[in-house]
Amino acid sequence: MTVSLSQLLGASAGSDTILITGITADSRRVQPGSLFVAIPGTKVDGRDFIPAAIEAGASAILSLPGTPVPDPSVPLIADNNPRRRYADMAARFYASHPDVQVAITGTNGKTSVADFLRQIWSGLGYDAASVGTLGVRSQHHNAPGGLTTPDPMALHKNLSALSDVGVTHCALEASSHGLDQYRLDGVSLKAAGFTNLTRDHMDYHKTEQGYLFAKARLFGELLAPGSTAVVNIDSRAGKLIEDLAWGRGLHTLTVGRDENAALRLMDQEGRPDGQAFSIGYQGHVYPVDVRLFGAFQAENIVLAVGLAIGTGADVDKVLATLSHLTGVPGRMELIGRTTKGGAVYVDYAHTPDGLKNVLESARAHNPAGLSVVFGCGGDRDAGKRPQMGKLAADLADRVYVTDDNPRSEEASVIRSEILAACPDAIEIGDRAQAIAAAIEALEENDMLIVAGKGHEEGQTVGDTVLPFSDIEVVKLLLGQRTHSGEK
Ligand SMILES: CC(=O)N[C@H]1[C@@H](OP(=O)(O)OP(=O)(O)OC[C@H]2O[C@@H](n3ccc(=O)[nH]c3=O)[C@H](O)[C@@H]2O)O[C@H](CO)[C@@H](O)[C@@H]1O[C@H](C)C(=O)N[C@@H](C)C(=O)N[C@H](CCC(=O)O)C(=O)O
Ligand SMILES: Nc1ncnc2c1ncn2[C@@H]1O[C@H](COP(=O)(O)OP(=O)(O)OP(=O)(O)O)[C@@H](O)[C@H]1O
Ligand SMILES: N[C@H](CCC[C@H](N)C(=O)O)C(=O)O
Ligand SMILES: [Mg+2]
Repeated sequence: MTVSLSQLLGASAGSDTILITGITADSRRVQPGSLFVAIPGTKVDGRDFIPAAIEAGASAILSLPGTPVPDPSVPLIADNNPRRRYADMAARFYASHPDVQVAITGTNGKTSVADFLRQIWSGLGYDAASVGTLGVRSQHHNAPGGLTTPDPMALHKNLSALSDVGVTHCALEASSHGLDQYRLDGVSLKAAGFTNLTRDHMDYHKTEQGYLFAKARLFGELLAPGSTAVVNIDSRAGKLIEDLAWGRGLHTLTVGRDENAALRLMDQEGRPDGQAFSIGYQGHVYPVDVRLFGAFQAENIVLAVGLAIGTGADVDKVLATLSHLTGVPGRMELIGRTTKGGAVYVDYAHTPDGLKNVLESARAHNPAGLSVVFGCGGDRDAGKRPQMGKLAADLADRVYVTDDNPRSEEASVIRSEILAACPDAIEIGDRAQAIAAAIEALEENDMLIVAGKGHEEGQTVGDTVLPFSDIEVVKLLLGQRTHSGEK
């Protein structure tokens, strides 16, 4: 596939002779005819790789004004914000995309809302997809992903491929990194959703304000006039986001438990096989019954309902789809029960608020005893470690502290930072052994939450990703057949 450079620059006719075969911000991926985006990063300066990119055949360079380009035949496209310009160009390179695109942001719940919205749209008869932490999911195929919000070329390639196979509706996850790095700036959105804002990623954003600002970009900059902001207003951040969207003249639809929410979550009640709740909307109260665990999932469902309505679907038809909702892989997923009758769930809680919510949700089911196995990721916000340790000690009866992607850090140091706040916890570094010990100790009507890795299929130690799946380990320990067919 080739596109003329002038087309990428937004000129109406592609009259120039420079044809671009691809765009990349990584010199190691440059092919003959590529446009190389030279970005000063946090670790290295992409501009240092311009000679290597030209050597590999780059036809043009996008970078900051004044950037030296050693070969005068290779044009420099100068822009004060090369990341944003890259996103615009990627959108022009892969021009086709699903007609209705929606982005979801917030600390927790993005993947769940995106998946529920995809399911609701499918239930309404649309060809729908989601793109995010779980990769690309649609009725056509599922492809595991790398980043929650892919880099602009990967993202637009996916959107274009989805459109080519007939997908008309797509829910996208907008991570704070992705928003901060302008990865989504070329995506035309009909609506955006906000779940919540609690602690995460302080390693990257440094301050709470910086984190909020990144999330707020979705509503303050990316949503175009005429589009809809669907905002959970149960938190202060949600109210700020609502004000921001309202101030820009966007359509706003508020959701949540808050009595002022336009779509209001009410009368929530746990059931042995899931939960029931009501949604209040425009004077009507709609009863909902779902086979999903976790009180927080009701918040995510109401936001997904708001996004479906906010993009034009009929409320009665939307609500009729909810009884068919299925769980999201690795989110409060019941894997099975021990012979003694203890239930084992796998969940992706990897933030203090996520862990608090999942343990409180579990407690609401009145288990005889509640156990949790968890760790904290290396090279990620270290401040959340003692917070998660304290929450686990306060909310669970038995706590097992283990490893969760130590990456470049010393795993025992991460564990000790957690254990400082839950000294009575049992420390077992090897994750499979920790899960085994926790399962072994389960009695009748006990519940175990294995938290933090959800759907993940690897344990990252140093630069190596060792095959590892909480779901598979639990299945194996419970004597169930696994994907690999082992027992
Ligand atoms: C912390 C973070 O987000 N880093 C992103 C950032 O990297 P950086 O600024 O550190 O880049 P750098 O390594 O200094 O390199 C600067 C530039 O030189 C280029 N380079 C580098 C070496 C070389 O030989 N040639 C070359 O061209 C690099 O491709 C880059 O464009 O910009 C790069 C693209 O320009 C991204 O690929 C990279 O994402 C990395 C892969 C990453 O792991 N990001 C994670 C943390 C992330 O984004 N996670 C969120 C989820 C968070 C959540 O849970 O909410 C996500 O959306 O997945
Ligand atoms: N609305 C919510 N409020 C609080 N916690 C939640 C909520 N939704 C999900 N969680 C918790 O967060 C975990 C991750 O959920 P999910 O994958 O939907 O979030 P995410 O925002 O996509 O996460 P990531 O930032 O990793 O992409 C869940 O397993 C659950 O423990
Ligand atoms: N998207 C999140 C996922 C964290 C999951 C947890 N297993 C970890 O590795 O910390 C991140 O990259 O921070
Ligand atoms: Mg996600």
